[in-house]
Amino acid sequence: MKPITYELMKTCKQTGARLGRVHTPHGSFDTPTFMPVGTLATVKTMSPEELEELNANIILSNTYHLWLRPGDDIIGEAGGLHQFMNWNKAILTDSGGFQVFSLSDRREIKEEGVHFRHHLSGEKLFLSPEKAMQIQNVLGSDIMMAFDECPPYPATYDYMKASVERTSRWAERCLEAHLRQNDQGLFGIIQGGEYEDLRKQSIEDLTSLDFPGYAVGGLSVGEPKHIMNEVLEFTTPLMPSNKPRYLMGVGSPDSLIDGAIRGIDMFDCVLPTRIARNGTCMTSFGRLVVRNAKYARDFRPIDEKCECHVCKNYSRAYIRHLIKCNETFGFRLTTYHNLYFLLNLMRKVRKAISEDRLGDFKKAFFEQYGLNQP
Ligand SMILES: CNc1nc2c(CC[C@H]3O[C@@H](OC)[C@H](O)[C@@H]3OC)c3nc(N)[nH]c(=O)c3cc2[nH]1
Ligand SMILES: [Zn+2]
Repeated sequence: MKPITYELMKTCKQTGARLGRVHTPHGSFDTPTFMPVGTLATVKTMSPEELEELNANIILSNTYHLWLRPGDDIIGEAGGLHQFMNWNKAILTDSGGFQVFSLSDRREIKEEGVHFRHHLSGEKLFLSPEKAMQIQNVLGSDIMMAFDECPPYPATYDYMKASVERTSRWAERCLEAHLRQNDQGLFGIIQGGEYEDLRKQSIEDLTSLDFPGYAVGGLSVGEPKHIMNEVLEFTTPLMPSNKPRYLMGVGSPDSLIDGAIRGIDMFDCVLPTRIARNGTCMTSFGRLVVRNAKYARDFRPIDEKCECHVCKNYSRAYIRHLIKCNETFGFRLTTYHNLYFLLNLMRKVRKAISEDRLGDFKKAFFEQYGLNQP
C-alpha cells in the first residue's frame, strides 16, 4: 500500500503559510486543512454522506477510546475502521498518549509504558508504544500517531527535558514496532513545551527517524494563545519543509489562521462539534449562542453570509426551539453548520495563500469576527 507523501505547492509571499497536498492510501487532501474529530468512530451526529457533502477529506479517531470501547478486536473483525464506520476517505488516529494523561487518574509513567485505570470502569490498564502501534495497525488508519507523553501545562524545565527524552525513545520503539507491521504513515509528535532548546532537541531526535510527517504536540493544553504562537514561531521553521506539519488539538478560527500563517498544514479540534451540542455556533461575526431567548422570533439564518445547507433552509428561531427541546435534529443542524464554517474557512485560507494575501485575509477576518488585532 502506498505510504503518505506531501506535495508542497506554494509558499505565501506575505506570510510563512504554505499550500500543499497530502496523499494517503484513502485519497488526497489539500492543506492547510481542518480535520473533523470522530473520537468514537463517528463525527458526532454527522453521517459519512454529510461529511462527504461538507468536503471533509480526512477525519480523526482515537486509539485510546476505540481500544476501550468497542475494542480494537471487534473493529479488526469488521475489516478495520474504514469498513466499520463506512468511511472510505482518509483517517488519522491519535495514539492515546493525550487521553492517558488527560482522562485517567492514578497513572504511573514507566520507561516501558503507562499504567493507568480505565476512566469509566477503574480497571487497571497498560499502554505502551508497541501496544499503541498494534491497536492502530488493527484499526488500519492511514495516518498513525506515535505514542508520546503530552506533558501538563505548565511543566518545569527538568520535567519537560526528561519527558522529551522518553517521548523520543518511545518514538523509536513505535517506528520499530510499526515497520514490523505495515507501511502506513506514522507521524512523530514533537514535544518540549515552551522551551526552545527542548523543542529543538525533540525535532532533531524525531527527524533523525525520518517519519513521513510530524505533529506539534503539547499545545492547546491551557497555555495562553500568545505562548502557542511564540512556540510555533520558533518550532515550525525547524521542521522539515517537505513533510506535513500537524498542530494537535487546535482549534478556534483565529488559531487556525495564526497556525497556518506559521506554516502549519493540518489541524484537529473537538471545538466545532462540542460547542454545537450546547447550541453555540461559529459565524462570520463571532460566536452566536442560538439557544438565547433573543433568537426566539429571529427568522434569519445562523449566519447571513454562510452558504451552507442549514443557513439556506433553517432559521435561528427554529434551531433555538429544537435545542431548547433537546431535539437531536437541532444538534445536527448546529454541528453541520459549524463544520461547514471551519472547512470553508480553510478553503478561504488556501485561496488567500495562493494569492499571497493571507496577512490581509487575517486582518479582515479578525475585524469582522470581533477579535482584537494582537
Ligand atoms: C485539545 N488540545 C489538545 N489535544 C491534543 C492531543 C489529542 C488530540 C486527540 O484527542 C481528541 O481530542 C481531545 C481527538 O481524538 C484528537 O485526535 C484524534 C494530543 N495528542 C497527542 N498524542 N499528543 C499531544 O501532544 C496532544 C496535544 C493536544 N492538545
Ligand atoms: Zn451555515
